[in-house]
Amino acid sequence: MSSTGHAALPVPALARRSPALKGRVRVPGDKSVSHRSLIFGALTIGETRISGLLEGEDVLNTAKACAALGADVERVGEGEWRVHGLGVGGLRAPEGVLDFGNAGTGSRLMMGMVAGNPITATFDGDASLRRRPMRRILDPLEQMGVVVVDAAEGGRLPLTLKGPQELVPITYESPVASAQIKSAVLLAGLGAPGETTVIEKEASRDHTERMLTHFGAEVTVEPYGEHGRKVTLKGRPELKPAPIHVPADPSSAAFPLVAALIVPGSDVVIEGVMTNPLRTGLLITLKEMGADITFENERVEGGESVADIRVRASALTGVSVPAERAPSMIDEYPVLAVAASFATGETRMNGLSELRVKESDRLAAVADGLAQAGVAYRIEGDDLIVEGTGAAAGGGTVATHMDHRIAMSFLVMGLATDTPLKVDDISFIATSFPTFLPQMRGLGALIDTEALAA
Ligand SMILES: O=C(O)C1=C[C@@H](OP(=O)(O)O)[C@@H](O)[C@H](O)C1
Ligand SMILES: C=C(OP(=O)(O)O)C(=O)O
Repeated sequence: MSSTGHAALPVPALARRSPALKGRVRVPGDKSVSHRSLIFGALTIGETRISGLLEGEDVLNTAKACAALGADVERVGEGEWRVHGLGVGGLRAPEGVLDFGNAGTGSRLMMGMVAGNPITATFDGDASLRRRPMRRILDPLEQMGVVVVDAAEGGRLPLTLKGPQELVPITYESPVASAQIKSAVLLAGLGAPGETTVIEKEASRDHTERMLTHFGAEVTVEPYGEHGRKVTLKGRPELKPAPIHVPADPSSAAFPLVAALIVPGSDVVIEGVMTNPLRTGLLITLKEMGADITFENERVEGGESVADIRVRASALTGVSVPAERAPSMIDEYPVLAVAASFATGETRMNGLSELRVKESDRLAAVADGLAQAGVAYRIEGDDLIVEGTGAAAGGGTVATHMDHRIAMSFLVMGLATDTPLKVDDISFIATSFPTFLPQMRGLGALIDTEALAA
């Protein structure tokens, strides 16, 4: 096992044409909310109780990093955690390197968290995370007074940050719609006197803003332009512990959901899925494509809207997905490309430049995967066009490039291809959806691993 827990050797898997998927499933807790609940818990004085925490490798690395900064982080049951925080500005210098494994969210948010403390900390991760851009976080943090003591080429990991005695609050217009950039600046802003403002031209997921309010900080959110937002935080609040219930992750729900759409005769309910409007781009798109998706038992849980999502196999038609929808479904494009392969006609996904800087270059990885499955596609600039015919041949081997979403997307695809589809390494699925295999098999999915691992 590597330091972050997944097997050092690749674990291949083969997905086969499956009988109709049936049943109910509750996918694990939302990854974005899980990271944030630990981070905010560590910034309050007193005990925060978390239920439904995603116990995937990415989040477990955040838990370890919070503990290394002096918070008392304890697992008390399945998905049940307790965090005793140190208050804004109260973090201690960690003894070793903070290893975030595969996680962009954990590493970037915690750079902002550390910034408001006069301490030095080194951030590192696996080969995938070391390739990802961190300048987008370092730029605003430097404006606030943080010193980048050391960094790999281009400001990448491993890197060392030193928080100043006194942070400077800023107004930052983010060059990309990224909740990670917004959250890092706001987390740093907690430690700055006065108001810190982040402007984004397109609204990204708002879990940080919601959680700041939940823990007692003063946050105002105003519309900005046609699709954007301006978020302002009053610095140096005393955050108060508050219980968190983590709803099921819509980005994980996307896999059984698309599987049920493309495997003929399927009828599946995915329970308690977060339906925050800044996360529902995939559902909107699939409905436009003709998907039979209904929300049942809609309710509010822990401050987020949730629903049981019923999905039945459907004949899909290609659509054009507007670029401004990307932030609300940024992690769902790989699996949308799978759904688009089984649709009739072209599906055009516009404005996917951010996909190039995820755990892998997802635009390239999806394109290669489609080619392995015999699906026709074109890339025009930052747009991906899938030429759906209602069926896909399968037969090839998909390279996952240390990317959980590529692995899960193409395993889903293989459940409906004419011949089986192989995926070269499924070990990274544990970063976000550790129960993927048993839960998909529980619905009837045919996915083999053992025979291939020999
Ligand atoms: O803030 C978050 O929790 C996340 C934001 C998104 O990244 P970007 O901020 O880079 O768009 C998303 O891809 C990631 O999985 C989770
Ligand atoms: C992009 C993702 O995560 P992160 O940026 O946290 O690595 C993801 O989960 O698809």
